[in-house]
Amino acid sequence: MAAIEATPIMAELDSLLLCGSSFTSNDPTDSASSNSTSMSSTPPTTVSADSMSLASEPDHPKSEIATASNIEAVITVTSTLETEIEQHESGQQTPIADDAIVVAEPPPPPELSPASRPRRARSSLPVYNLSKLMGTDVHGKRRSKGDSVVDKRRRTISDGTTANFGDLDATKLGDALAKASQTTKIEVDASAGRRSSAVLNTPKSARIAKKSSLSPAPAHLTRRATRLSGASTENLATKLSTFSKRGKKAVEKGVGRLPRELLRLKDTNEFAHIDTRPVRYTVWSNGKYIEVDPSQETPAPQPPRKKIKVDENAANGEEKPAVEEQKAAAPATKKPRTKKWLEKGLYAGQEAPIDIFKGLNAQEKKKLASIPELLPTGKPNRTFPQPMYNGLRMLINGRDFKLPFDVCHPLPPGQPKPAAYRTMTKNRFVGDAASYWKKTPHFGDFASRCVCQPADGCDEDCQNRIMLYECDDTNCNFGKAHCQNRAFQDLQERTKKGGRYRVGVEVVKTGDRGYGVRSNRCFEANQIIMEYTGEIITEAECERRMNEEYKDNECYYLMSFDQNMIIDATTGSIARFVNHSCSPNCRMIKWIVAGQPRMALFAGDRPIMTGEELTYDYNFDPFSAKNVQKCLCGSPNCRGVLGPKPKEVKPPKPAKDEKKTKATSKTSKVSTKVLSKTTTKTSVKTSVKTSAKISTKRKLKDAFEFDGDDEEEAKTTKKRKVQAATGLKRTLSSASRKVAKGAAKGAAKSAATIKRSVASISVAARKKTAAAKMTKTTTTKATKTTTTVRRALGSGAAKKAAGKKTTAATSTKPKPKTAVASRSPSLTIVAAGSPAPAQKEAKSVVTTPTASAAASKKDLPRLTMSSGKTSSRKLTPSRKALESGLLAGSPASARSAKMTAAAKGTPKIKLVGAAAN
Ligand SMILES: C[S@@+](CC[C@H](N)C(=O)[O-])C[C@H]1O[C@@H](n2cnc3c(N)ncnc32)[C@H](O)[C@@H]1O
Repeated sequence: MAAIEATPIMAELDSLLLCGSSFTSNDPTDSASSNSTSMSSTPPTTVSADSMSLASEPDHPKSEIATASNIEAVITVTSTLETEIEQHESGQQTPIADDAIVVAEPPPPPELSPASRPRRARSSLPVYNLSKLMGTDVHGKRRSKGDSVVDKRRRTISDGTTANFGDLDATKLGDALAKASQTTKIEVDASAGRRSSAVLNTPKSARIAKKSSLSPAPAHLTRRATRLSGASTENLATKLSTFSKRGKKAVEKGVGRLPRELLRLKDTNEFAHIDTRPVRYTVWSNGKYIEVDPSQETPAPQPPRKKIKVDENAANGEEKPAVEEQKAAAPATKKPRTKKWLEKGLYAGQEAPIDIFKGLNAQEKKKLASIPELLPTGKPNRTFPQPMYNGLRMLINGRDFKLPFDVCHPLPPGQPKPAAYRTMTKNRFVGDAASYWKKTPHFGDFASRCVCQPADGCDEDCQNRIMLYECDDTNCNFGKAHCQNRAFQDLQERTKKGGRYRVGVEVVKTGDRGYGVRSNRCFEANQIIMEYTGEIITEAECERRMNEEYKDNECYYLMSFDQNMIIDATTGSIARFVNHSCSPNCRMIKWIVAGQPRMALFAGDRPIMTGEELTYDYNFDPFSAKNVQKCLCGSPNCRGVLGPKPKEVKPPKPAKDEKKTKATSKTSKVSTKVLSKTTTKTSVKTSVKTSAKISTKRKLKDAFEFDGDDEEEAKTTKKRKVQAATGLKRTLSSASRKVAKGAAKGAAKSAATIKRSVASISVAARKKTAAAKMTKTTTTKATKTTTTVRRALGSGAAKKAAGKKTTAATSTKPKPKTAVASRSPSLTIVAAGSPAPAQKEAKSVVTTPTASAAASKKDLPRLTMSSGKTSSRKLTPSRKALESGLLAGSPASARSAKMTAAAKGTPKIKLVGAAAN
């Protein structure tokens, strides 16, 4: 803020002080600072001089003495204006804090020096009625004269920007100002309604003055000054607080008129603080508004026009040539950009194959022919153009699809893991098993190849498939590309690289059944899932382990395998963790792969979704009521216990039938007759009948069960089964019963021990004493029983095996020919837990390895209890089923039957069971 040399003139006009009692003292000692202070601290009054004069009129008659000529107005204009002008010049923006104040003070009394007069005294000086002094009071009120102030923008000193001279006559005021300007060096161009700074006597001020004289004050400056003086809107209380006591009284008297004064302005935009047009300084002279020449006003800056329209330019004749020049100079108008689409991409040039079957193998052609939607229509298929070959193949074959299981079925963190155990991906012989194992028990079965055509792809009609032989180069006429009967090879390829998805299964902790296995991916119906591998041990070794190594175990992972040997999966694959269910979704099936038996878990008749727990029916033989375990599978048809197959839970027959059954089962001869009546004339069954004469009754009854056509006999058998199962005491084979009934107590114990040894899984309570009491004698008896069984099954080789001297390990001795029979497909069938589908249904499942197995399950007898020594098997397919396989399922018989049927032009024999029928 610039200091203004106003002290002397202020002293003169002290008496004319209208307001601002806080105006700085006139003490020359602090003139500069006091001025500065006053300018900054003293707000401009909101009370117009006019009103003030009116208010003070009655109280201050002395004011009438004063005349305009005596007034030497000291106009103190704050440095606001000057500063703004300077800023406008220099482009700087410095804070401007003070307002323009025009103060007219009466000349001080001669006796009082302005410097010595106390401020209090000064502030109490009377306020002069300027209108009277100026002689304008005769005009009366403006409103009464019809003046309208609606459209007049009135800036008063209360607005802080303009020196509102109230009723001062412009001429007189101009004289006074001219006089004052000699001292203050500040001009007020009242006639023009503008102020001009005569500027201090400095080059800068001269420059400013020159500029301001040449051009009117910029509008923005004007506006700026107005706004900066906005402190004028301070309320009256603030103003009054600055007055002295007398001043306050004077104002308070005039307050009553304030509303009236304000009422004049209430309908103005200004009153409502609405700025509708650039603010201009207005000057009121003699109570009238002085129009400002608009030409002298700086036009408000127009916002830059963004674009000049061509039409407007055309309308303007002067600018037209220029526009045309611009047009000519401008480049040609760009065409609108059009999006370019790639019509062909990576596979451009590959046209849809004319021969749609080209490149497809036989099976794919066959499938394609069955999908009319994919057959060629004559038009190139552009909706599925690339890669058309693989795309077509994919459409035909489909592919496994699975969302990442981590997304869909994440296991909660912190899953418990089973205790460390050794895994084994291949079966391994342990102990004597290797020496007893016949290297080529099934090898002779591969003497002939399947008779499939390439187009068949070794589907459900493949005899290898029917016999549960996996095709390979030795027994199949086609390579893998055309053969679909290579499940174990597929499994090996799938899991070779590892990975959770390829392996497809993982161990999970179930709520009440210990660990279990769930799928990590989807599986098709009958698709191979995982192999059950472990150590192949003899029955003797199994017995030893159970008595010694596993005696404290809660679970056993033993499964009857082949050649009277056992797979101990305690060291093996995770398939051992698969739990039992009475409504399973999987089957445990034994196949012959490259001449060797292998067990694997296959999906059931329906696909398996990701996250499902995998289960199969143990067909569990508890051996003893003590070993019966409660089943917690939770399926609607749960049998309640981990017991044998559903056959035994069927409703019992009426009493008559039961009696008849009992009568029928009394002698083997009767049974044989029944058998001869009801069974077909197959050589297999003939052998059964022959052998049945020397077998036990139980065996014959079991043999009847092979015949699915003999309903009555089957019911009879079922009845007996039900009785046995209801008691849950001993679901023993006939051989075991015989031992239990007729043989010595020790023999029974021995048989029981043998059963348990093979029985396998999760025998909750073990008979330690029975195993310990096993004697050579009882073992021999049991062996004899076994021998008898094998004779009854018609295996000539069994005689040789039985004739051999037996020991405790005799029961584990491999029996070459019987072993061939013991690998029977029925094993897989019985092991399968889900209900067997009709054979026709199995056909519809086509191309999956286990489809035929499912069909064979239907046709083959489903026997639960074994009749021989090895009936002690629990988890595996029952002995009897094995025997049925032996009877009806030998590869030779099946092949011969198939060949015969083929020679007769009849449909191929599908299953071994069909032969049995
Ligand atoms: C081969 S193990 C299966 C894996 C076993 N859950 C584990 O944790 O190791 C068989 C045992 O699992 C249990 N188990 C399997 N399925 C069952 C079921 N449906 N109900 C009750 N227990 C079952 C029984 O204790 C049975 O002896």
